[in-house]
Amino acid sequence: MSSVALELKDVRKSFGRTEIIRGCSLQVNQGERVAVIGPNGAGKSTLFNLISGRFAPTSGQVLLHGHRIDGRKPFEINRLGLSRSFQITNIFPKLSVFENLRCGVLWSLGYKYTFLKFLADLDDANERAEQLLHMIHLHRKRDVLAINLTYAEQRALEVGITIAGGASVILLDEPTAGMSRAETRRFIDLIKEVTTGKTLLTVEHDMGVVFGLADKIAVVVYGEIIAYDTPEQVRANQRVQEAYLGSIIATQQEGR
Ligand SMILES: Nc1ncnc2c1ncn2[C@@H]1O[C@H](COP(=O)(O)OP(=O)(O)OP(=O)(O)O)[C@@H](O)[C@H]1O
Repeated sequence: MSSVALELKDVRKSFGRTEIIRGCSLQVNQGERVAVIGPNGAGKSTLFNLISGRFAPTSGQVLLHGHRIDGRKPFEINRLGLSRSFQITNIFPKLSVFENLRCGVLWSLGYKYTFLKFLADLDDANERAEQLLHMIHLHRKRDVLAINLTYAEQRALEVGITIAGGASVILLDEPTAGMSRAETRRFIDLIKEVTTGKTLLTVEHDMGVVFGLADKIAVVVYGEIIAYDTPEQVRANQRVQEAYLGSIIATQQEGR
């Protein structure tokens, strides 16, 4: 039996008088890859912000491995095993690739460590950073400053930092945005590799990425999840076709 890694129960969020998230419920099983899609302004980023703790829901619950995390601070949620990357890169440009990864590892070890324990852990952190270097295929760029990496390499580094702490639930916000087709294909493989066995949620606009990566798709339209199913089922869903997908697929096919 599969266990539920992440669950939303009738989550709502209002900004002022406007309800932006209007009762979202979702169950993501351990090890599943879920793409969250929907038109601009539908509430995808807000949903991510509610899960990762940037916003507290107005009502409803968010559960990580069965424990409520709604209303907790982002760093607390991170230490409970959920890690998130952002659309905006959060790497340190003047540090090397290795140092960036090591920072990611050390940060995840956290404040609870005393200085002596911290020193003892440095060896472990170095080892873990070396492992990550290989996982994201940047071992040949180990000592290169992050600022001197290509855009795609910077995004790979960012994924490395996101998984550095060993979180079991990973949220990636538009991981392939701004990449070429070839880079995107390679990057999907990389994401699959590094998140094997983990639970993955992505916000994604590129339908190629969605269908290449996701076990399930959650379609958000106007603050509601109107469908949550396998890619095949979602593609065939009449409501999704009408609300969103038909026009997107048509547009993307015309563009290629
Ligand atoms: N902090 C905030 N205060 C007020 N309104 C907000 C806030 N954050 C988001 N919104 C509004 O909530 C709605 C949903 O925004 P959100 O960014 O979640 O959509 P999205 O689906 O991620 O869109 P996109 O695909 O364009 O990134 C928008 O109308 C936005 O203006």
